[in-house]
Amino acid sequence: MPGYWAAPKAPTTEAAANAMAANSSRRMPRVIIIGVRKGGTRALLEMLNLHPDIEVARSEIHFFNLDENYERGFGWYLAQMPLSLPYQLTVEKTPGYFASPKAPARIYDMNSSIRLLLIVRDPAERLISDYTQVLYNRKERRKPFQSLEQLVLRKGKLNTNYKAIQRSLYDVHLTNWLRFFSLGQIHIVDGDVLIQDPFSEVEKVERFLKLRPRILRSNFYFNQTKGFYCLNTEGREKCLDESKGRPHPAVNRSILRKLCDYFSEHNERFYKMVGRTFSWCGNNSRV
Ligand SMILES: Nc1ncnc2c1ncn2[C@@H]1O[C@H](COP(=O)(O)OS(=O)(=O)O)[C@@H](OP(=O)(O)O)[C@H]1O
Repeated sequence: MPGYWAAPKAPTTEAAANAMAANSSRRMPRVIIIGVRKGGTRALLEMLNLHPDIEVARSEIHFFNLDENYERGFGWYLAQMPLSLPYQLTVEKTPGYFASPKAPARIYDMNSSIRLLLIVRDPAERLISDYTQVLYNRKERRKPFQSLEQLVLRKGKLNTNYKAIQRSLYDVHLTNWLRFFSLGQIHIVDGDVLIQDPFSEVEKVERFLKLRPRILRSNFYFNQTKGFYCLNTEGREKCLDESKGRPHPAVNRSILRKLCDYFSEHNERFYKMVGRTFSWCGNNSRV
């Protein structure tokens, strides 16, 4: 049974431990994974954490998107960061930042030259994943729940006010970020590829962050039981927890078609903004 991806990086000798303690402190993030929600942000964070020059904040901080946290100030934010060494990059991930209208300006005010990682995924698949998470949470708490069809359709028409639809309009949200940051500061990770071939996407992030190439293809192995890639570090196998990679409910094809039709214009706009295309709602996608 593999463990979960949470092992802190431990020094191997006493001298190394002492040197580490002397230099280690909490540092502001120089890289933020801003979203998208259900794009594969946790997998990306944990994969990057394999790198010796990266330290990650384990929990989502929700500093720039939630007023009550932002009002606690930068001292509070810093206290949420992991201990790191001077040469290491601190990375935090909060998928809620991407669709937050306030987050871009606030992050810019903190550090206008910060590097941002945005992991995107087929918007219809993302929506279903978003719905599935809420469904599981409600079932667990024995709360009533609606079918995806009930939420997505109103009188036979697409309910475009549904939050999960809104969150899949990547062009709309990215426009807010490009008011503050250049595209060169934002690296887009293909979340669908991250599922199929994680190493290829992580390698690109290493290059974007100008890190020494330290993550290896052999750090990833496909776990048949999990149905996803898991990590292999120093002989230890680790998978994401059971809330990641849940089976999705079957969705009626006509609804998927409606969603894809609605998303297609937004997708095209997003492709133009980022200067590349993705095979969303196409032949290669599950949708
Ligand atoms: N290696 C690996 N293992 C497990 N899951 C993986 C992996 N790589 C990507 N994913 C996909 O990540 C999806 C969850 O995305 P997030 O971590 O961004 O979700 S969240 O917004 O933080 O709740 C999650 O969505 P669901 O499949 O709907 O659970 C996964 O499809």
